[in-house]
Amino acid sequence: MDYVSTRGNAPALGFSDALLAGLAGDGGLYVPREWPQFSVADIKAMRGKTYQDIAFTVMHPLVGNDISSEDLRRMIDEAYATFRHEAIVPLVQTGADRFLMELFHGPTLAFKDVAMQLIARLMDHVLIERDQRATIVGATSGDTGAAAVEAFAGRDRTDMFILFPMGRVSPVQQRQMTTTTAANVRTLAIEGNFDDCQDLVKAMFADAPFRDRVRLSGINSINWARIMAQIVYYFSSAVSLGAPDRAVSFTVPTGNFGDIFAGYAAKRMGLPVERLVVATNENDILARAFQTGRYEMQSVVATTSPSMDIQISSNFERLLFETLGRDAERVRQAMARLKQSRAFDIEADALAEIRAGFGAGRASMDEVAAAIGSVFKTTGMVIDPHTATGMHVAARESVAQAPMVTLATAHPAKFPDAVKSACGIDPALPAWLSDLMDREERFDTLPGDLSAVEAYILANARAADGRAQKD
Ligand SMILES: Cc1ncc(COP(=O)(O)O)c(C=O)c1O
Ligand SMILES: N[C@@H](CCOP(=O)(O)O)C(=O)O
Repeated sequence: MDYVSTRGNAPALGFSDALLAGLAGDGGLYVPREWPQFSVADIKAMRGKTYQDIAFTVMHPLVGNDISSEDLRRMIDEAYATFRHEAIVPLVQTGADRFLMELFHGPTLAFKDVAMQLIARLMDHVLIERDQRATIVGATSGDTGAAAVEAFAGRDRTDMFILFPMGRVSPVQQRQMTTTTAANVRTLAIEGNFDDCQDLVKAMFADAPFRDRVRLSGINSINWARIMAQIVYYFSSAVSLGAPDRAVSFTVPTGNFGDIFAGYAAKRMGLPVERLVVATNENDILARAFQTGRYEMQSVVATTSPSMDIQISSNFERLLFETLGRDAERVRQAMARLKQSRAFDIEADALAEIRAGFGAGRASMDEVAAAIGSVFKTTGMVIDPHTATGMHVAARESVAQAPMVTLATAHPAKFPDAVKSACGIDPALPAWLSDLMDREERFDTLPGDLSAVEAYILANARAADGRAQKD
């Protein structure tokens, strides 16, 4: 499968090159040249299959011939052997035709593990085949960084630099990143918010001499492979609820629009998805944009769901590309307007298509707390604030025929303060993380300044000192 840039000015790449490139050279995001199609019979054949079987079936056409079937299957099996639930992403019923998809049974207790455990193996595989090294940068509001540190720790082919906004991630999330002892991982507390960290990452990709010198690669959901791995659980959950014979709707706690774009991709690949509902916290650029048609940045507000404290929703560009008829020129215009005036109006044809397929809502911090309390009262389940954002919004969506699945994106123990004050329960970390808060932290603090971050990376990345090839 070939991948094309949403901005149309970068060469099309095969899967392995798109995986290592992360962001396209023109600043755009890679998407498949065409969406593989799964027929009714193909989807029916997924019934009764394991998560790993479905993962292979869904991802194989997207990976194409770049990686052999045997290697892809082996990496899928290894990645999901790290999960602590046999179903990998189990469904739990919370009401009549209402379900939670638990995505937090991986090693760092958030949905990011689903993709990151696989990506680390895919990247290692490609780098070993090419006898190369790469420098990975990532921006995180807490969960991506933790999952990436866990997945890439000790991998010889990659040096990793994770940028997190100082004081704006939960203490558990911070320690999941900063207590690693792996020599190839460094965590950087950046003076700024998540959007500042994400801007720095994109600016490093735009700096061609730097990018080439360190052989830059990315693990944020601007990297297509992140989206690809997340498409799988839309298929697995829908099939277990009766697809393709009945359609399913999903409510997705949303920040960077990666997870919900994976749901859109599943739909484009043939899965009967009735509605995809965006659920945001007070950082509600997407909910406002879908309602008003104007995508307009405001300042980031710190909330009890810190991983969604995001205003620049990177993957929205992928949806724009699709709904603007894959016209890269129109995407470039919208992105130029966003850069210039921090806002743009979504063109009428795209907006109509978006409104036809998507719903959107927001939850305030009080509403999130109330949702945690009421889910606990009615089901005995303790949910995290991101999942609660989804539950609040899903409760207000009227579902006609389709069952509604809300994505439970993190384990409550990652956000103990918000959970305890909402329902009185102090959610415990699982046994394998029980000493996390006592482990020694190791991180450096840097200003939100491109040259300072690049200088730090140049001083510490093995690929920067001429050792791009493995020694
Ligand atoms: C727990 C949690 N929920 C939801 C989200 C939002 O996902 P996305 O950025 O893919 O929209 C994130 C971070 O991205 C997260 O960490
Ligand atoms: N919520 C994320 C922010 C980064 O999003 P990503 O989709 O680009 O990985 C986090 O927790 O780090």
